[in-house]
Amino acid sequence: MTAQKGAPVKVTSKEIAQEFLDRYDTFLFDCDGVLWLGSHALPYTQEILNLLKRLGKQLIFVTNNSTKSRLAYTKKFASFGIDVKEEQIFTSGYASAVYVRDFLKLQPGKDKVWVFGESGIGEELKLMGYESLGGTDTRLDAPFNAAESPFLVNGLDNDVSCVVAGLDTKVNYHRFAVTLQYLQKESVHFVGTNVDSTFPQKSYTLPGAGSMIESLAFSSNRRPSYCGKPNQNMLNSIISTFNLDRSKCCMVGDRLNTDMKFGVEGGLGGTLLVLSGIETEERALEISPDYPRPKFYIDKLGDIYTLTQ
Ligand SMILES: O=C(O)[C@H](O)[C@H](O)COP(=O)(O)O
Ligand SMILES: [Mg+2]
Repeated sequence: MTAQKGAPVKVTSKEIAQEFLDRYDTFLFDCDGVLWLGSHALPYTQEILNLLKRLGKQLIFVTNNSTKSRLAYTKKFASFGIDVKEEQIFTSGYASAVYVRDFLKLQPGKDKVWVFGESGIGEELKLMGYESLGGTDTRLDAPFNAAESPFLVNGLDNDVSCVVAGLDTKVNYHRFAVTLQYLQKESVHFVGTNVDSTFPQKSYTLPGAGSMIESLAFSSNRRPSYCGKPNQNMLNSIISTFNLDRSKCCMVGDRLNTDMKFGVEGGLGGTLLVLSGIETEERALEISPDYPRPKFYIDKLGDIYTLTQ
């Protein structure tokens, strides 16, 4: 199997699929758009993961979706009949909590975090000893009224030292308004979980975390520190945690400017772009200054299973 240097190779035959599998010991899988679309598993997801396990491959899951905790994701995998351990899963919410703990070095029990996002962020912070406010607090579902908001009438919480913002499918003006109040305090750090502009679903492409975080950035005139893919901190900690040989690792994802950039900038042995999520074959093949081309690409991950049976 050869191709002009740099041109992505499409996996379309048993020979190419088998050679692809033989090249790598560890596969890092993106989730949304690769394994599933929302609550719908993509074809042969369970079969291909079980095949890789039978072949003795190491599987690690790296999602920019911060809405669920690592533990909650083990339950989502189980709902698809796939046994995955919590330590195999890395989310942008977990990466953000690690950044709060290890880079910002905020003090648990003293420094609080205001969350714009869903349960996956607060739960990871709580596991590290941090109290978080906002997030899934149902009082934020009420229409915004500055004179009545329980988050404003008694003033802001002075113990909040950081905002962590991520995908929030219950986003509303109340959440934007209160989060902005915290971001207007220079002493409060601004952390974003991930830059994804869109969120792929079975029948729709929806607004992604990045579109909400950039709205907060625009209104506050501040830049967030993004912690999800393509940030290399997460990959570096995965490589060291599992003592991996980068040259024997392959990143599998559906987005060029996060997944493929993550793998290429991380010096991994290979990247596989799947066309079942955000990207198209045209974009996979174009040369852009904003993201690298994948080494391999395929219509959907399950094709590797059907091609090699
Ligand atoms: O908007 C988002 O947060 C992303 O679209 C989504 O969560 C990406 O998840 P991934 O494809 O990295 O699993
Ligand atoms: Mg994805």
